[in-house]
Amino acid sequence: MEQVLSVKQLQKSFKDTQVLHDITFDVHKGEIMAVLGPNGAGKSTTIRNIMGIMYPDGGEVVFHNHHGDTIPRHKIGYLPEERGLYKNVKVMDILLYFAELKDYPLDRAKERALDYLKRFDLEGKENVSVEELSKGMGQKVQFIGSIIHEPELLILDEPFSGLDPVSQDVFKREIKKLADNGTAILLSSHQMNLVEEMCDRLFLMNKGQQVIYGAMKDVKAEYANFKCTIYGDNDVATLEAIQDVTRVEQDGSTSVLYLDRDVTLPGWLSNIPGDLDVQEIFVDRISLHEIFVDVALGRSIAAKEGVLDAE
Ligand SMILES: Nc1ncnc2c1ncn2[C@@H]1O[C@H](COP(=O)(O)OP(=O)(O)OP(=O)(O)O)[C@@H](O)[C@H]1O
Repeated sequence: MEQVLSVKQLQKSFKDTQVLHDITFDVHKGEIMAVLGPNGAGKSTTIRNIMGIMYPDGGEVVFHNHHGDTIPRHKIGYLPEERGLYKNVKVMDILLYFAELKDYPLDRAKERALDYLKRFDLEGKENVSVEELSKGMGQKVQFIGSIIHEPELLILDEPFSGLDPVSQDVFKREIKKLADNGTAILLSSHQMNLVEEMCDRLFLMNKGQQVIYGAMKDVKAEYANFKCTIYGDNDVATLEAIQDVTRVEQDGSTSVLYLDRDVTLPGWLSNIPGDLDVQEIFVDRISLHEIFVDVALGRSIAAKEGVLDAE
């Protein structure tokens, strides 16, 4: 897999507080790589260091064979977390301005702009002033601005925030299409369901440190253990005593039993004590959302920090 971006042992402090500790990951051509983490984990700081908006105290950013200041920025597209476009400018003019900043041919940019406006349901808006757009429409225009110059690497900081479900789907489709056509995509998002659906690999961080790094399928296999939900009046202690139960969460008469990774379901189910009160029972797997919450709360998974087969 061709490596487009390498982030190597990034360190960053603000005054006396170190907010990035040895952050290391790669982004490959044609993949969607997610950077995840709770608020304040250091995602945006990592991205800003990659973009050269701020400089790391240690470590380095490598784009193909270019290091630090020599990175050709016009080959990178960036949708920052802070949204904002010049208000008094027409949509097409702002898109051409973005293209010009990246030395991209304007006739080609115009063609691409019209094509993307259509795909984002903004056909005919090219001569509308930015201030007349809704927030979501503005976000679409800003997204188009980040890809107008056909970047090799696209960095998207929270691209889905503030979008309605239909617009989210449009963004999802276009981001996937870009990856299928070879763009390397680094995406930070809090929408775990979208990340779970879209991303090939993920880097989960907390308090400026790596917690999990690996392919989505390996992360799921490693961390997405079974959990068993039982509706009925049962004692937490009784449930905790069942073999291979690692944790129990109880809310009224609903109990969720988190199971050991290596549990074999048929055997486990046949060993449930016969005197439990079971009105309803079902078994499913921990979602990426729950893995995330576990990490954010510093619970069991965080203790199993590791790098999976990140290649
Ligand atoms: N310019 C700055 N000066 C001082 N501290 C900063 C600065 N930027 C970020 N921080 C601190 O660095 C830490 C990481 O912040 P960062 O914005 O990178 O987190 P994040 O993971 O992107 O969070 P969120 O999901 O809330 O956007 C936080 O503790 C934040 O307060």
